Amino acid sequence: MGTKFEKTPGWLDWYPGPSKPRFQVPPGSVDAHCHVFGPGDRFPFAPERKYTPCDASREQLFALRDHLGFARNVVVQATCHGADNSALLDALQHSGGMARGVVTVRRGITDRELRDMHEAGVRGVRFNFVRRLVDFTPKDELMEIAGRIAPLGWHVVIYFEAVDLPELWDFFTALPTTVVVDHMGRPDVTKPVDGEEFELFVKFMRDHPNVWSKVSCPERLSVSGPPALHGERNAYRDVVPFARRIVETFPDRVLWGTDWPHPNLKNHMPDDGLLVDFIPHIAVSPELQRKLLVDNPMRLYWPEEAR
Ligand SMILES: O=C(O)c1cc(C(=O)O)oc(=O)c1
Repeated sequence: MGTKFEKTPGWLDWYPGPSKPRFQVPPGSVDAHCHVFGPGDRFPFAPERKYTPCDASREQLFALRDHLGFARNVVVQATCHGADNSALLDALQHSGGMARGVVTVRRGITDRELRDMHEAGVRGVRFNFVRRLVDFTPKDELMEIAGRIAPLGWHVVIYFEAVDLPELWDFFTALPTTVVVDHMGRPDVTKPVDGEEFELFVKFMRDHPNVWSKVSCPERLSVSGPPALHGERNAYRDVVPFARRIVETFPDRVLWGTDWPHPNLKNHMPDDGLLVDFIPHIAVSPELQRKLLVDNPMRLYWPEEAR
């Protein structure tokens, strides 16, 4: 059956037939940032969306997980689904307990709905401040939501661009929960790793022990590449110093995810196997790799099973 949605012009579909990673992730590794899209004819995309993606189903996500050698997923609500979390919840419910979720909710959500989501495996809400992806939700509404999810033991995931951190600082540092930053706060990697902009991000994490970071998305942040395609062994070199600095400074507060199916990439779609091969460049020892891929995500998403 064809989907009733037409993809955004120029949309790049996820990479079919990814290579087998050479880097073998530790047993029990968690892909802590990935999405499902639809399928659109079962889980329609939201009217307020800023893009219309290809389909990326839970079956396809779980097949990728197995292919790459991961054990678990954290599925993050994609903005194309707005605050309708049905596709995500369906994925969690069909994961045999091997997926947790981060949802988007509005002020009208009931306590009953939050409890049901918790039961399904949801452990966080996502607040998005990237202008091309969402119309902003007022900060007082977000703070109210944060106050309501805190007693459930959930955390807040924030997505923003590095230039906006100064303006968002007071709001972020007032959040009452663990706070997880998507994609390292999107640094401009043409600026120095010890320059003013990235220092502010490091200070954000250093001064606030409740702040964690995903060291994900080199394929989005890289300017000079080369892309993770055609067996490239040295992909996204320009991102390495940034991610490595965060991993080595805050080894117990970092997470890694594929970001599959990679929404809104414009110039290439990475081979996910080669993306996994990027990990040992940013987490250079077995101990750092185990924290990044197993211990940290387990502590945050499966604390009842964590060592
Ligand atoms: O940079 C992006 O375009 C992007 C979009 C989304 C989303 O639409 O939810 O999620 C991400 O993690 C990254």
